[in-house]
Amino acid sequence: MLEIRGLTKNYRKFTALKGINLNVEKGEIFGFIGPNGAGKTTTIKIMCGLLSPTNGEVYINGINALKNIRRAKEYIGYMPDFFGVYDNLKVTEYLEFYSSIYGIKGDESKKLINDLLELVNLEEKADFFVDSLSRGMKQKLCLARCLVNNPELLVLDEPASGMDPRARADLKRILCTLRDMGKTVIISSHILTELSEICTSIGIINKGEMVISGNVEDVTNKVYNNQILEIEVTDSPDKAETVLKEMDFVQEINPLGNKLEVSINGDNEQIKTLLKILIIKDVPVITLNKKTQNLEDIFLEVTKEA
Ligand SMILES: Nc1ncnc2c1ncn2[C@@H]1O[C@H](COP(=O)(O)OP(=O)(O)OP(=O)(O)O)[C@@H](O)[C@H]1O
Repeated sequence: MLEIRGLTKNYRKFTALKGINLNVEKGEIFGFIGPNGAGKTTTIKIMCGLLSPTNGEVYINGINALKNIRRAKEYIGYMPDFFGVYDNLKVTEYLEFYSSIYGIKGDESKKLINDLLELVNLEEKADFFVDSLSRGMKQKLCLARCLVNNPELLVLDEPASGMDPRARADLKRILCTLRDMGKTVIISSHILTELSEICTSIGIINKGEMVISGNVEDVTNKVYNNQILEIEVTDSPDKAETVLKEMDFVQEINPLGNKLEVSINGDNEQIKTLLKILIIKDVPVITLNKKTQNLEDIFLEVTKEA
């Protein structure tokens, strides 16, 4: 759905992007993560045709977005990090205005607006002035506005900023619905924990460079060569510990009652071997879980100064 190749951007002498490469497949929710000033907004503005790059290529659904901006824009719904809403309009009037831009009028527009307000949970505010909405509500309205033309690719720049926990939970739900509708979503944030449960893939940008990208599990594995497993036994945790210690890929064991947190150096092959050995040695295992690393940890690890 989105392919970026060798994207660079100079602001006079300052190089904000240093050759970014990125691939986001259709249907993914891609978390674009980086600290302040890393280059997220610059990348997003270029991919949405709002800023020219110094070098590089951007393809949206196979269309060269730098050469055919108009065609590429048909696929994009863009939610900026700062946006203006027209204060003297009511919520429905605001959405009517945007749907009219796309030639959607009358009953079709009414139905669309009802559906969008339901999606973002603002039905009760339909007749309120935009001005009277809270910041989080304005952001949800802005998200609804981005969906007016039914875009395949949604690019959301810091949509969660300024939202309270309830609004964030709402945003998560909306994003999951959009994913189920087959949309591709790119969402930037430095609030990492907000993204960890919904993103299917992530890219971490730091000082204009894409430090790492891929599906969440792959990125986790690349950052941490070891994985953490949680193994539960019905009894004899000591025996489990003794057996685990004999495996050369087991690095650390942390017993917690009938549960053991085990750090291993390896992938699914080692996990299969580990389980097989535990069962052969009659260790009464009842559960084995891979503990997912928190995105926050990954982010701190990847962006830490050398
Ligand atoms: N118009 C501009 N002129 C000069 N420098 C700019 C301009 N816009 C951005 N920059 C610089 O480029 C770098 C990347 O900025 P950008 O806004 O893309 O970062 P970001 O990752 O979106 O940051 P934040 O999370 O704070 O929004 C920063 O160092 C910023 O100061």
